Amino acid sequence: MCIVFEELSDSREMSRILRFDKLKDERSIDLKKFPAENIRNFSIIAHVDHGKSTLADRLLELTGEYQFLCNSVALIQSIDVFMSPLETISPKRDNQQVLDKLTVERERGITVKAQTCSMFYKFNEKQYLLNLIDTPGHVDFNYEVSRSLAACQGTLLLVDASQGIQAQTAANFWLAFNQDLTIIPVINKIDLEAADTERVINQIENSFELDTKDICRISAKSGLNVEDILPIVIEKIPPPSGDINGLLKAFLFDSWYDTYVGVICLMAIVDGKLQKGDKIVSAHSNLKYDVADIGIMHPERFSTEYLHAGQVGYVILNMKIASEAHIGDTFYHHKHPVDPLPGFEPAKPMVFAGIFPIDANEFNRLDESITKLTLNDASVSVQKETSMALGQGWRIGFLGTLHMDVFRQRLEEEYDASVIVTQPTVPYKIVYRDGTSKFVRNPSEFPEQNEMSNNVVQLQEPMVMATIIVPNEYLGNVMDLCGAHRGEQIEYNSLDELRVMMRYALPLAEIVTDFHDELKSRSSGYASFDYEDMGYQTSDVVKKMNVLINKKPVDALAAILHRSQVATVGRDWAKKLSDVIPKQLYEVAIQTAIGGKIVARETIPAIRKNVTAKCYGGDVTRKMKLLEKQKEGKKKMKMIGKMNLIMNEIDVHLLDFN
Ligand SMILES: Nc1nc2c(ncn2[C@@H]2O[C@H](COP(=O)(O)OP(=O)(O)OP(=O)(O)O)[C@@H](O)[C@H]2O)c(=O)[nH]1
Repeated sequence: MCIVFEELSDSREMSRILRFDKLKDERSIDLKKFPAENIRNFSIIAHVDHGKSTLADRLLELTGEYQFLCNSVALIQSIDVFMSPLETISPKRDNQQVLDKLTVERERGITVKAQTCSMFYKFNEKQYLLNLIDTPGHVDFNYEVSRSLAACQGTLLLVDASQGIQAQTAANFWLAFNQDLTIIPVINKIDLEAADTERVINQIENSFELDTKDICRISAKSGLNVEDILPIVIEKIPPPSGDINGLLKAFLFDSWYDTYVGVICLMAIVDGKLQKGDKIVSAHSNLKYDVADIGIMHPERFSTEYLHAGQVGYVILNMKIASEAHIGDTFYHHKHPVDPLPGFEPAKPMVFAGIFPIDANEFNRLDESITKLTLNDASVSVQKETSMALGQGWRIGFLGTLHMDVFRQRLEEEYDASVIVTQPTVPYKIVYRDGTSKFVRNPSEFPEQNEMSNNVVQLQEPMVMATIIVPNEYLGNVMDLCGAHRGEQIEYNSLDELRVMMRYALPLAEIVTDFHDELKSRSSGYASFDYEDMGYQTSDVVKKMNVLINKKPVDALAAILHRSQVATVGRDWAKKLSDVIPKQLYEVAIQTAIGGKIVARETIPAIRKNVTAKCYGGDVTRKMKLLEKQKEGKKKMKMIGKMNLIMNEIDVHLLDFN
């Protein structure tokens, strides 16, 4: 019986209770009824904003009529939208993007963490279990895309009908192609006036040689033609292979930390069966675990107590910390070891920045927040660091600058923290005369000039291979930009009569600051960009620039720069600092220097009188205004050259020098 809850809508609380009772009655998804031939594991890949999450929502909605229940009261309360009990999500919700769960994801409209959801769908009188894995679209999170793909047999390659193939469409296509997945192209946003479906189909044929005869043309937003997709998924994507009666081989492809139950692992069962109470062993660490709970994401956790070969779901083991869940690990039944499946290289942080509490008293609280946040994000590396100017803090490594921004935003929003983030830097490799080498992730560890000349034989910097797609009319601008950033063109191809696809070898350091913004502004937003790691290359042209205030170096302002940038950046920084540091009772000299050589100098003359002195005992409003102005100056300081430094820290520092 299906209870029509809308009739009870005047009493939402009551309906929640009823729904939960009903949910308990119907908690009987029998996964044993789904042999591999009735299962499809697939993902959606696309360039950022081409509509993956919107399409995922539509598919969840569409499968609603065959749905069992979500099992979480928390979900019902948190989404605060009334849902009929037999739907995965209710069609009444407008583009809520259920799979984009993190607050930052909803706010920025980007997917950061890949999410998985199981759906039930009837086709040709047969029930299918479809496991959809949503993947992030931004370049910093490519690592999540590859590991999500490892749990799939096929993927929907979604392309925006107005924008056509973009850099990440191409990069994601190659990731899926190299993993031998069945790739089904889908054209989205056909409702847009600017849609040019036929041109995009031609691009797909020319660039990827995919069959576009029966290509789906959809609007994920309105739901138009979305119903055509699942039958194609079932017909074209092969079921997972695997031996249900074989020894257990479970592949761990994602994990996250939950405050209540600890680490939750997402696993694809490659061979055999896994059930609640089983004892399993990690091939990576040899540690033994009990399966405390097991089930599918629906879209929240739904306990089924069982999974078998071909199925994908969550497994809760008694793991206490996220690093125990090694992505790419194989688990087997205790006493029945198997050869591990090929794993993954761990994600490598490539962009490092200092993070400091604005208020030093907040250090312990911030330490706790950072620990909690990193429990959920194994790709972040954390090390304590002390700066003369900014006090105690951390040096944190991220996958890229967006990752860094998302981390800072989560600290501020989810943990109510106020932080200073210093200029990001990439890891340089220093090779010494005695044959040893080390990675430098902080300008303060970079050898000074004399050590460089005496002990260092080679300096290496990380390189990336960038894919850039740009309309012909902006080609010159983009080539100039890449040239100015030490880029070397490796490949040049016409995508069609309107656009060009280029490959450039670029130093990572050149793209971690404002490269992406500049690329967008020089191409009026039309160029797209993606990159992959290319290893290290010798670069003896990088220097450490110090900022001196009254002849004393300010450690937090040091930067590692290419020789060609030193003069411009040196002048720029000296000027910017002189604009934002308020006058003091003494003269303030701001210098930028490479070793002993001064690059630029600005002087702030001493203040003649105390700004507020003449108001003493008099005009309070004016005094307030002056103080307000000073505050403005402090705010401005937060923005210097993308370094979020605050003024009062420098004030304190200046006092130290006099
Ligand atoms: N007009 C129109 N807009 C759409 C369609 N599909 C998605 N959108 C809009 O496009 C924007 C991006 O959609 P998302 O689903 O967030 O894109 P995404 O690919 O998941 O983005 P990332 O997770 O950041 O990679 C949103 O504003 C959607 O409402 C469509 O078919 N037509």
